[in-house]
Amino acid sequence: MTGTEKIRFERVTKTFTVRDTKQKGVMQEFTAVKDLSFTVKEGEFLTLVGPSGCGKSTLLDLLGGLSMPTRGRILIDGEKITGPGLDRGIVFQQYALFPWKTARGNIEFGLEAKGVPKQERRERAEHFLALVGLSHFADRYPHELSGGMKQRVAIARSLAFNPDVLLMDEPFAALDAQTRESLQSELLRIWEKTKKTIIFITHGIDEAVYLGERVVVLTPGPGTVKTIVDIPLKSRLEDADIRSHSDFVKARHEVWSLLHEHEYQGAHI
Ligand SMILES: Nc1ncnc2c1ncn2[C@@H]1O[C@H](COP(=O)(O)OP(=O)(O)OP(=O)(O)O)[C@@H](O)[C@H]1O
Repeated sequence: MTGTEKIRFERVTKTFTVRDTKQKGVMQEFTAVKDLSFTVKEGEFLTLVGPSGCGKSTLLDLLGGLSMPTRGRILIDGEKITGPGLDRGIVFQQYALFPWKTARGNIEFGLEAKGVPKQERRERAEHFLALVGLSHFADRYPHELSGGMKQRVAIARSLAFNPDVLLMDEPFAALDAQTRESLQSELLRIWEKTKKTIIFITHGIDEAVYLGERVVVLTPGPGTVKTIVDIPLKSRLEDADIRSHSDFVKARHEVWSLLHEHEYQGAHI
């Protein structure tokens, strides 16, 4: 891997204390992610796929500094993560917008809390609303926006803080297929413009291959890195039907096979 290293996972393990379902009053350790190691370079678009419950959201919480590893450590620019920070913006599946604020108000609100002066808040909000194609919807309230538009506002809000790293936890999962596809290409366009490091979690193999320069395939829980697949696609935005391209189909098949491998182990097929 060439380029400056931005993020490093070093043998990260996360355990939770959970109730023993068989013995009343007994607690036990549950390992959600185990010995996870990988690096992300500056400006990279990395996607993570894995079966349900393999620890994808746990991993993102750790990166966001919302929880701490039980063992191992996570470094950003060589510094250990010790809590949340404005260097990392998070976009969740649910938009988490304030319903009583307009699209513009939702973006400005966080900036106000950060002490950004009024005029600059307005300018930044306008800039990022334009970037996500919502200039004409600045004065609309969340209930007046479609799911795709709400997610665009959530992305604009994260970008307005100018984070180094954008963490995305299945941000398009709740959207219909067509809206999802158009937001995927929009996100690629935004990434090309802003050069952010993006870590994107998804259930979708197509989505992972379309967006990621590399795809981290996780094992079933406890989640650990199974393989990292390089996706050698160059013209994602120039080729409107890139998903039919043989390189795309090949990469998709590779990720699919890795995710389904365990289902066929021992099967005589
Ligand atoms: N706070 C917690 N306490 C106990 N167990 C937890 C906690 N958070 C997550 N887990 C467990 O850790 C495992 C990983 O959960 P996580 O939500 O990270 O998986 P995921 O890969 O994001 O799942 P999905 O794809 O279904 O969203 C699950 O078995 C879950 O039950």
